[in-house]
Amino acid sequence: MIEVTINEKTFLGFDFSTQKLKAIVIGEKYKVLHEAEVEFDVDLPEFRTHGGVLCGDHGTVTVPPLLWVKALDMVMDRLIVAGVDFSMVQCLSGAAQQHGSVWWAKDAEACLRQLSSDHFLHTQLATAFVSDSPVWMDSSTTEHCKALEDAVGGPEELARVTGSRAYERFTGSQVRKMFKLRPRVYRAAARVSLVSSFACSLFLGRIAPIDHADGSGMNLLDIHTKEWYPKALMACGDQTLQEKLGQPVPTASDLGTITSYFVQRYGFSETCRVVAFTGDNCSALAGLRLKAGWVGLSLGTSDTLLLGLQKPAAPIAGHVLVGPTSEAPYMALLCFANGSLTRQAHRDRLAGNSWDAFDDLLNATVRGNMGYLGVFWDCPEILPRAGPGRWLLNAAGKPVEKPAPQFEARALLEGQALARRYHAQDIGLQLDEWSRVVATGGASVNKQLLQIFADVFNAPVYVQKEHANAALLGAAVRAADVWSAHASVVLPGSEPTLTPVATPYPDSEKIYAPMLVRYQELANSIMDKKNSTFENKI
Ligand SMILES: Nc1ncnc2c1ncn2[C@@H]1O[C@H](COP(=O)(O)OP(=O)(O)O)[C@@H](O)[C@H]1O
Ligand SMILES: O=C(CO)[C@@H](O)[C@H](O)COP(=O)(O)O
Repeated sequence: MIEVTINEKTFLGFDFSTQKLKAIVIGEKYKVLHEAEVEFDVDLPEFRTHGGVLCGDHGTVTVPPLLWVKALDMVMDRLIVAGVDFSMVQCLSGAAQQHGSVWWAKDAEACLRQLSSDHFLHTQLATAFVSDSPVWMDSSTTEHCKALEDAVGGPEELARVTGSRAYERFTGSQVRKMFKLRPRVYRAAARVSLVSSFACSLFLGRIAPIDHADGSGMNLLDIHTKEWYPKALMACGDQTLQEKLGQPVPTASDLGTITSYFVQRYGFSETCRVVAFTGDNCSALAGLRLKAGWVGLSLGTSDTLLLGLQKPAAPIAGHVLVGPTSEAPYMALLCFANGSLTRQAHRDRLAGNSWDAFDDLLNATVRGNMGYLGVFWDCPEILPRAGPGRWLLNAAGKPVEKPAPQFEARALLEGQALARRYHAQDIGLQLDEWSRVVATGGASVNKQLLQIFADVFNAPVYVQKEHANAALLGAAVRAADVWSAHASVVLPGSEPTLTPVATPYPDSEKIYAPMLVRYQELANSIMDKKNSTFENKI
C-alpha cells in the first residue's frame, strides 16, 4: 500500500538508461509513491532499436536522440495515468547511461527556449540534432584512443589527469572520431552534451551544463582541478571544443527552475527546481549510499562495480570519477559490457525465454561447476579489453566442444562473477569479513545470480528495500537532498534499508579461490592471442 499524504512535497527522478526511460516520484520520507517507464524496443518500435541501440559497422553503436525525447513525452503521459500531481514536485533530477554524446544543431537552444506547451517535445525538437548519438556500447574508436593517449604523453598520464586511460566508449575518442571523419557535423554542432546533460536540458529549457561526475567519463576532464584538460581537448577537437562542451559544474548543482513548457503542459509549479543530471552509475552510488568497504554491483545492461573513494587515483584498468556527493568525493567504477544482454541471450539459447528454466539448469550442476569454467564475451568486452568470443574449459583445462547446457549456464554466471572479483581486486578492493556487496539494477531480482556473486566474492549480498534500481532512486534522492539543503529544510528521509538476499556458503572460498586463478590464466591466454584470429571454442 502506498501512503500518500495530502499535500506532501514530492521529488521526481528520471533514468535515461540503455534499454528504458524510467521515472519515479518519492515523498518527504523518501518512500516511492509513483513509477512509470518506457521500453525503447517495445514502446517505440519505429526507431528499430535492439536493446535500446542501433548497431552499425565496425563496432559503431548509436541512438537517435529523438528516441529519448519521444520517450520523455510518453513517460510524462504515463506518470499522469499513474496519478502524479506534478504541482507538488519541489525538485527533479536524473541519471543517464554514461559517455554517450548528443550533438545539438545551431538553433537548438533557441528552440528549447521557445517550446510551445500545445505540442509534444519530439515534434518541436525534430531538427535539433546534427547526428545520431554514439553511446557507451560503441567500440569503434581504438585508433582515436591511441592518438589521445599519445598526445598527452601516454596512457598513464591520461589516467593520472582524467582518471582513466583512453577507452573506446569514452566521449573524448568519440568526439575525435567525429572531428576527423565527419568534420562538417563537428562544425555544425553548436553544443555537445552527455546523455545526462542533454536530458536535463529538456527540463531546463536551455542547454544544461555537464556535471563533474559524468564529465569524468569523457577522458577530457581533469579530475583534480575539475576543469577541462586542454591537451585532451586539443587532441580530440579544435579550439571550439571547450565552448561546445560548456563549463562543467558540481553534480549537486541546483540549475534553476523548470521551463514553462512543463508548467503549462503538466501543471508543475513555477518554483520547481532542476538539479544537474548525472551518469547512471554515479547516481546509483548516490542512491545506494555505500559505506566504506562495501561494493556496489549494478546489474543493468552492463555490469558495473562501484566503490566510494576519498582521494583520486590513476588506475591502469577501470576508472576513477569525481564523486556525485560530498560523502564520496571520488568513486571507482569497473564496467563490464557483457552483462544482462549476454545473460539473456544465453538464457534464450539454453533454456528458452524463461529465467525459471535457466534456474533449473543452474540447479542441475553444483557450485564450482565440476571444474567447468567459461568466458562468454558476445560483444567486445571492456574489462579486459578483448573479444568477442566464447571459451569453455573442463576441470583438466581442456576446451570443451559440446558442453551440456547446465555446465554452460553455470559457467556463464560463475565466469562473470569471477571476472568482477578479479578486476575489483586488481584495482585494490580488499575483501574481508566486513565486506558487503550491494546489488541493484534489472538483474538484481535474480536470487540465483546473487547467490553466485555471494559465493564468488565470499561476502553477503544485499539489495535496497526501497527500490531495485538505485540509479533511478538516486536521481529522486539527489533532487530531495539538494532541494532540502538549499531550502534549509530537514526532510525525514531515512538511511536506505538493506535486505540480505544471499549469504556465502562456508566452503565458498575453498571452491572459488582456485577458480579465480584459473579465470586469470584463461583471460591472460585469450589476451595473448588478442592479435591473432579469435578461436571460438564453443
Ligand atoms: N529475473 C531476471 N534475471 C536476470 N536478469 C534479469 C531479470 N529480470 C530482468 N533482467 C535483466 O535486466 C536487464 C535490464 O536491466 P535495467 O537495469 O533495467 O537495464 P538498463 O538500466 O541498462 O536499461 C534486462 O536486460 C534483463 O536481462
Ligand atoms: O559505460 C558504462 C559505465 O562506464 C555503462 O554502465 C553505461 O553507463 C550504461 O549503463 P546501464 O544502462 O548498463 O546501467
